[in-house]
Amino acid sequence: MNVFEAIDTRSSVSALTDPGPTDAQWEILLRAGARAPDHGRLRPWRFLIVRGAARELLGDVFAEALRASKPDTPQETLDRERRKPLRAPALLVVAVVPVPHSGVPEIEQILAGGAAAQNILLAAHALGLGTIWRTGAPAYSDDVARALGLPAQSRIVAFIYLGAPHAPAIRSAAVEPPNAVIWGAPPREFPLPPSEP
Ligand SMILES: Cc1cc2nc3c(=O)[nH]c(=O)nc-3n(C[C@H](O)[C@H](O)[C@H](O)COP(=O)(O)O)c2cc1C
Repeated sequence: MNVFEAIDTRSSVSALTDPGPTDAQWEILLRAGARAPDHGRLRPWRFLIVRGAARELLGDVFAEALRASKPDTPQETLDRERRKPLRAPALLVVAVVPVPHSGVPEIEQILAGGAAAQNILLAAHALGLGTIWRTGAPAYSDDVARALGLPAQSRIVAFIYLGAPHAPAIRSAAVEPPNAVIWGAPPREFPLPPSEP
């Protein structure tokens, strides 16, 4: 699959089942993540693989963080939160630990983490794996970051759920072509017609 095909055919897959990525596939995925553009080559990302029984521990972390932030949460909601990491055989946590005093603004370091996540989605798709990028409250919880062993100031960019697609991906609605303009030029259609010199 070439890169255009991968970009064009990737879609989120929420129904994921065994098997998760093999060790050889993990290596390819992590390498793809680490090839993301990264201002200053700071490599601010951290990748944490969560698979097997560790998903249950992560579920406990999610549920406990929710209970701590909203003590009145009903037990049923906490139980649903606890089951979230079990929705796929494996997860990859993509986090950014901003490098201070590097001259590269934090936003750019977080964007590099997002680019790493997207590289991983595309690489996984090319390997025949299904993925979905999820965030939600756990991504923004200091309790969750701490339980994952991430340093203070870390930002969780993505929980990428990975596995075999259980059902064919539902393609997103057709994306409108981007409404690009040629800045500084008189208004005209884009892309240019083939006859344009
Ligand atoms: C930063 C970010 C956060 C996301 N968080 C969630 C999420 O919490 N739950 C979810 O179902 N999808 C989440 N998504 C996936 C989007 O819902 C999905 O990419 C979008 O619906 C487009 O569908 P597609 O991936 O099939 O093209 C997230 C995507 C991004 C980029």
